[in-house]
Amino acid sequence: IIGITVSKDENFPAWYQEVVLKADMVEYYQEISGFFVLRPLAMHVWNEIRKWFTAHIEGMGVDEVSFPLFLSSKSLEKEKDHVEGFAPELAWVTKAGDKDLEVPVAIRPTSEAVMYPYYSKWIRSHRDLPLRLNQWNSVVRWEAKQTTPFLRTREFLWQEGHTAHLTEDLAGKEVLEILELYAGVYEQLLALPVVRGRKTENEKFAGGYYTTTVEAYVPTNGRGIQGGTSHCLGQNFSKMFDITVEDPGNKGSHIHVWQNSWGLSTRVIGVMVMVHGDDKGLVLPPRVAKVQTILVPVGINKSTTPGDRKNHEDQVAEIRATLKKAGVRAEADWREGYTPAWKFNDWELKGVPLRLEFGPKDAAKEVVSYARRDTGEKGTIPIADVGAKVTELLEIIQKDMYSKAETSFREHRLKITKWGDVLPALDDKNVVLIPFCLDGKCEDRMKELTTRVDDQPDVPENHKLPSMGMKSLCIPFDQPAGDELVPGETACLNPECKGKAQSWVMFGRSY
Ligand SMILES: O=C1CCCN[C@@H]1CCCn1cnc2cc(F)c(F)cc2c1=O
Ligand SMILES: [Mg+2]
Repeated sequence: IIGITVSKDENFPAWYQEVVLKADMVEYYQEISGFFVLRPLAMHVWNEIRKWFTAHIEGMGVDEVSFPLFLSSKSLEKEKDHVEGFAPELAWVTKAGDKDLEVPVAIRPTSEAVMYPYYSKWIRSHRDLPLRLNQWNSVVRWEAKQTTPFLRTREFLWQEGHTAHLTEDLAGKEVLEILELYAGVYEQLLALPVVRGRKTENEKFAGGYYTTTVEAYVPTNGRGIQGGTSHCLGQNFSKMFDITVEDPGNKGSHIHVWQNSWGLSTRVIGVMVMVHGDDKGLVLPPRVAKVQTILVPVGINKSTTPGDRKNHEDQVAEIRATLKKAGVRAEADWREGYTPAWKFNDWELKGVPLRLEFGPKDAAKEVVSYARRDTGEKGTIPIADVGAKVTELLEIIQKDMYSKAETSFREHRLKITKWGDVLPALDDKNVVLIPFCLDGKCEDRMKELTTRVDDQPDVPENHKLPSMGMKSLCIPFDQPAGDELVPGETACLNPECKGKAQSWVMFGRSY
């Protein structure tokens, strides 16, 4: 069967793996585990994101650069206190040819240590600020955990932006501008809703000052997933790497610059697959689909005269040309030896948002028949209007996909004010908003308290309730309405905590 053989709700991890493989998005790199080939369908999504994001950051004055792939242990030394936790993930080159390297070099897992010695050299005066550089590249982190395409891979494509500013306010303003662009990638291009917020102390980037994040939601298992992070590094790295400017207001004294760094990776593609896909395969948002509309000729068979066949081909070619002129990425499927039904399944598997069928009956009525991939809705479009109508239909599909996912996330984001309601809410595939004191130890304890211990002996494997405890996802900028939480007065929800709640914080099982 060319279709997906396992149901999304039955076995989500197996479904996901089958979809990304059978939709020709990736190949497993057989030679070394944890690495994947990104094929044209996936690369098209990444390139649409790259085009959109690049246009926006160029408008902000960010320049593109390319720094070396390797970093030396010396420069790593400078950020050793927060890197030591990551040490197991570092990949090292120790030999060239048959000679050992004098000093081994590490493959970049992120580029702070590669870039910031040059920030120190280039930034002298406050007139050199703001410095705003971005790299589109790949990084390597030798994950110990099980890898999976897009979501957790040992090498991934991302962009990493690194900026330097004169004041905390200027840095803070940019952190939020970039976060809003990350939200835009999800909401405008991938038809995915995200919650914007700040990471707790436990979950922020340890080397930074604070981390802002966009959090997505996976309805199938009710888990949260981090979608992209925009960090304010404060003066931590400028102190480590001696990046200073003369204080414009006080000659002779120096200021350590305020820095940000922000990253978005090909993980976004995995989130798109998980949220929008169904049991027939991928469902692509039109904005990022390599093929937005596929034209499938029908009603042609052995008895069709050569004249009618030629005529039909010309009509299909004309419809396609009209669509291309209207800016629609339209293809026609002339493959021989496959029935229309087979072709319908194949393009549904590949997530093409809109199928057009065209045969002699349609020609007679001067219409083309359509079928939406997201809802399955069918209908006809007068050939005369096909350019405008298809464009409009693709916009409607994009919006409908977003609002369906937005409704699902909103309905599964529950305000909880009683501790006893937390685990049932998590087991019912929700993320929760709870009054929380923001203390890291308390957060650790809540993770333990929500970790299921009984292994449900008589429950079949893929129907067992998940055992993992809940983690904090973010402190939403948009705090829920209602007077149940009075900061500093309302008790933290953790029954063992004596502290007072500071904010509503979103918690959930997560990736
Ligand atoms: O997350 C971002 C956005 C783009 C620029 N970098 C920041 C922080 C990256 C945090 N991080 C994340 N992972 C790491 C893995 C390592 F092996 C390692 F040596 C260091 C790190 C590490 O610093
Ligand atoms: Mg990691």
